Amino acid sequence: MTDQAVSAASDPEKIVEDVKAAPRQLQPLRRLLPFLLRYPLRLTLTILFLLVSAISSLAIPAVLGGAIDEGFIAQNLEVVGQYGWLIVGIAVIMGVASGARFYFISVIGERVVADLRQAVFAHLLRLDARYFDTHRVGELTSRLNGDTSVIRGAVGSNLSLALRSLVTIVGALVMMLLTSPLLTLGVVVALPAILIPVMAYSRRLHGMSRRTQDALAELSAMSTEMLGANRTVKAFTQEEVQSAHYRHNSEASYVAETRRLGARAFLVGMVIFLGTAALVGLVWWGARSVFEGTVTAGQLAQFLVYALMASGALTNLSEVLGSLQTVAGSTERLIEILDTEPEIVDPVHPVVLPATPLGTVDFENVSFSYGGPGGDMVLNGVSFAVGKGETVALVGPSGSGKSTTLSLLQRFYDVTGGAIRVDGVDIRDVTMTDLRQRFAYVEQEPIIFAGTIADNIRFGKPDAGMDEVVAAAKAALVDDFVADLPRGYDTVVGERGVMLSGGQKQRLAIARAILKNAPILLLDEATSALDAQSERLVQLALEHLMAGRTTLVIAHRLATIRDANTILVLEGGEVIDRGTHDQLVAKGGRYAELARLQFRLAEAV
Ligand SMILES: Nc1ncnc2c1ncn2[C@@H]1O[C@H](COP(=O)(O)OP(=O)(O)OP(=O)(O)O)[C@@H](O)[C@H]1O
Repeated sequence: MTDQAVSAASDPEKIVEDVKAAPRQLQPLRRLLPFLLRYPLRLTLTILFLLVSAISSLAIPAVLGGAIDEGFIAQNLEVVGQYGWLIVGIAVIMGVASGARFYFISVIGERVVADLRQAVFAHLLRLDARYFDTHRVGELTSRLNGDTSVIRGAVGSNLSLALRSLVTIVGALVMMLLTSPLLTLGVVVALPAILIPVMAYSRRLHGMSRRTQDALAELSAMSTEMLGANRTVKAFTQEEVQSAHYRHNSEASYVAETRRLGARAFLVGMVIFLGTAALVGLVWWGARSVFEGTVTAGQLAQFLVYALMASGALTNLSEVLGSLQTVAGSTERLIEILDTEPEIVDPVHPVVLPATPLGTVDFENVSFSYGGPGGDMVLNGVSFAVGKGETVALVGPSGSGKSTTLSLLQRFYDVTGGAIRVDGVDIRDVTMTDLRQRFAYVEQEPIIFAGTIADNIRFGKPDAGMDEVVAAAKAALVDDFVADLPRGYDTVVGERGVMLSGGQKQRLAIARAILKNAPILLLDEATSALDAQSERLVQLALEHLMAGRTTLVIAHRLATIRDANTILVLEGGEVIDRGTHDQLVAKGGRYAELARLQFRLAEAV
């Protein structure tokens, strides 16, 4: 966790202040619309069932009014019975339509959330390295999982309720107008007195929702980071300290959420009170009208049921509005990801790399800064060429720009000045897929995924057959230890390969690179020393991998350096010397000095 993140997260007052901050609107929800509109048939069916269920429920009070005036008041039981059957018939239609409406809208909710989640995940993988330099993975996974769950929980059922309530309010108002224009006029005059404070207050809730989601994401980011680093936490006996940090942040999120709930509870209470008070007034005024003979008893009953339906719908709407604020907050956080465009994109008219790979690499006067043109230069005027099948070793003190060189070659970042060419073509002129197919990358700390050994080897070529997997595993000397595992290649290696030794992980990564069979090998040799036996196996596996390939290696091993065609000595982002190991040692100077310090070759210089 960065210092900035710690201080921002560990200040409950700040989060609470943020929660109190300016209100926001439901606008982000509009961005869900394109996802909804992808399913026109289901939407049409939903609206159809919605209208049928609303119209049938609105018909019941009208029938009731008739039953009172023509049946009860006229004391005609037969008419009451007929009206009764009519209501039962309407209830059947209403039941079927309501069930179907609920089903379709819930399914649409699920569909939209699944689409949204998939779109965000795919988009995240497209974003470039710079985005991940500035965003925490735990925070992003919280958006991907937590925020989509919030939307999932709300879109289906809440949308259903909101639509039903809206239609009910409009329908009930129309029916009220038809029943008694005079009484309706009274309601319409009184309505703003209820609606205006409710609307004004509910706007506050959105800002609060967004802040509580942010506070939760911060918690998720912290837990992902600390659980992933649980061995480091234990080794530095930081369990208590980190738990306290977590508790602190969790309390802040609790306070923020309580504030939001309090505001929401107030909103619900306000709506119930205002609605009931208005109803009492209506009953009093309605009774006066019946006594004066301007409306019948049946019309008043009918009117009151409509008014009750409208006020019930209004209450529902206020609750939905409260939770829609949460959904709007979550949607906003997801849309933010979807709206982030990668800085590094494929060219509009890409050049295709030669079908038969040459395997050459050229750096021409390359300069680079992580902060863009105005920032500190990490590479400055770097030029070198690697011919087909050659091995070039990059050496230099920590921070001299070795890893940056390999990142630029794979176009994780674009150069600030100069050009990089692969097989004679500027890498900005080819598609990233075409470019990256040309490289096999073996990282210093190889990433092992939680699947099986075979899945891990197949990572760069998912359709490879088992025979290819085994051949690569044999060449990388993985086969030996796999034979001893109970489930062979189907053994699950645990997250980040926790069940494997350092040397085994490296050989597994080498097998993955062998299977990819790319013409250019990018190798970041491990600095941590393995025991002699492991070291020998990894070395042998590497020799198999390097055979016949152009290799660019960040070198830490004497054997690699000795075999390299050229060694580039980097310092402060510049190539300060180049030549073979023997030439550079004979020259004395920086390389010999560096070699003594950096490599495991004290005996050699
Ligand atoms: N993602 C990044 N954002 C900003 N600066 C970075 C980033 N990665 C590296 N740097 C900076 O760029 C410089 C060169 O780093 P680089 O990792 O290329 O060096 P290196 O020679 O590979 O070092 P080492 O041998 O320690 O891995 C360093 O000053 C480093 O702090």
